[in-house]
Amino acid sequence: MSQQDMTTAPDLKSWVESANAADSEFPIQNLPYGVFSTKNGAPRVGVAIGDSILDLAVLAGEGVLQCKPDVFARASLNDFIAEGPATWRSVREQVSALLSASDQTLQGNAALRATSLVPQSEAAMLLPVEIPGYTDFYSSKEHATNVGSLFRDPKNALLPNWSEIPIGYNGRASSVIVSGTPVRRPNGQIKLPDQERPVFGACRKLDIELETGFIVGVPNALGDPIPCEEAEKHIFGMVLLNDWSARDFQAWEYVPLGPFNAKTFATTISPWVVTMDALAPFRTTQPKQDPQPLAYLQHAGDHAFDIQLEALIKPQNAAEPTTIARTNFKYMYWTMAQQLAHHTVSGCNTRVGDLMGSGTISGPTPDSLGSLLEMTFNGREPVTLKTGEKRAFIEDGDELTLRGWCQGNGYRVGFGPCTGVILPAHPAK
Ligand SMILES: O=C(O)/C=C/C(=O)CC(=O)CC(=O)O
Ligand SMILES: [Ca+2]
Ligand SMILES: [Mg+2]
Repeated sequence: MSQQDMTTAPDLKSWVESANAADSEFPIQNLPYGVFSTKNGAPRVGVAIGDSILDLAVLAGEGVLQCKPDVFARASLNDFIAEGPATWRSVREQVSALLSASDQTLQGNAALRATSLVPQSEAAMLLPVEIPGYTDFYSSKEHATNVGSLFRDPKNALLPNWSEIPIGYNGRASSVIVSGTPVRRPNGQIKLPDQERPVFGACRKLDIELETGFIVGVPNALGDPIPCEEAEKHIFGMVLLNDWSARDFQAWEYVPLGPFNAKTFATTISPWVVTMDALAPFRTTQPKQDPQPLAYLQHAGDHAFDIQLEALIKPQNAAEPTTIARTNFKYMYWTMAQQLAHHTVSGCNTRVGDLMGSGTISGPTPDSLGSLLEMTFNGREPVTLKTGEKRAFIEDGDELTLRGWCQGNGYRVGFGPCTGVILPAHPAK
């Protein structure tokens, strides 16, 4: 689609000037969807453009945007997403035309511009999707090898099932939060090496996991698997995702059923959902898979996406953050299509708005690791920040931010920040 898709043409410009800056995350080629509110307004659906938000509820109400009534005057994207790919496409084309420098409909209507274009600085971003289910995969070979080495056996770091199965676990949807929401340090069980029984207390090894996530747009019915070749058509779009992790709880509790309280306290996502149409020009080849996956996990063509990713940490009183990781989504071994095909192959159904985490995105170099666990070798070799402070794991008051963008020719398609500040734990009793 990308060749003929006028909405992603690199030379397209908007009359919203801030969208044309080379470093804007929200050029006219992006048009991601989010849910926002303002001082006097109820939550509603908008599209990011430069430093502003286009209010789709207003435009649909005025009859300028043709769509089923009311899907945008909502506190989540779910009703819009449920309309399906033909509607996503039609709304994207209409919004692109309305924001294009060559179109006068909105550009030439001062009154409508005033009510439909909201400065991002005056809006609060809300969780964009009501998430019925959250699954987290484990699809970076580098990450799985590094954690296998730290938690288990360096000589057999990658378990034999890893190269055959896009490994995942069922996460906790209720604690998925939008960027900007503070995260309370969790209390839990910690097994100290020199003690026989666990102690109860505040997590001492609080960590990030630099991930992306995708949102299911076209669900499958119970009993009807999604074929791998069809799977991308079921995806509405992508977000950045921080799978906050309590490494000390995790090391004790994960045998044999996997992570539980180590990952249930918070998962932060970025506020804007970047659509697969916007990502299409950045499609690239996934790493070669050896052994060849079983037939139900095979798909021809390119299914990776070139998304540059960063993690930053800013201590409470620091003037600026320190970038602690630079990686790329294209390193992932298992693709989103393979994850969705595997998730549903048993007949498991998905629902509109389901969130699928990629798994921690680590790359091949020491500066491309997606967790502090890996960067610091489980806390043994702390990282040094710009302020001179050291971090083995996250401390109270630290602000952690993920950033992600696709670099086009003269423009970038970004996700907006995925941020959280750590609050001290409640007193442990
Ligand atoms: O290897 C392990 O025991 C656990 C690794 C993880 O922390 C699980 C996880 O969240 C999956 C991922 O992000 O890749
Ligand atoms: Ca994870
Ligand atoms: Mg989580």
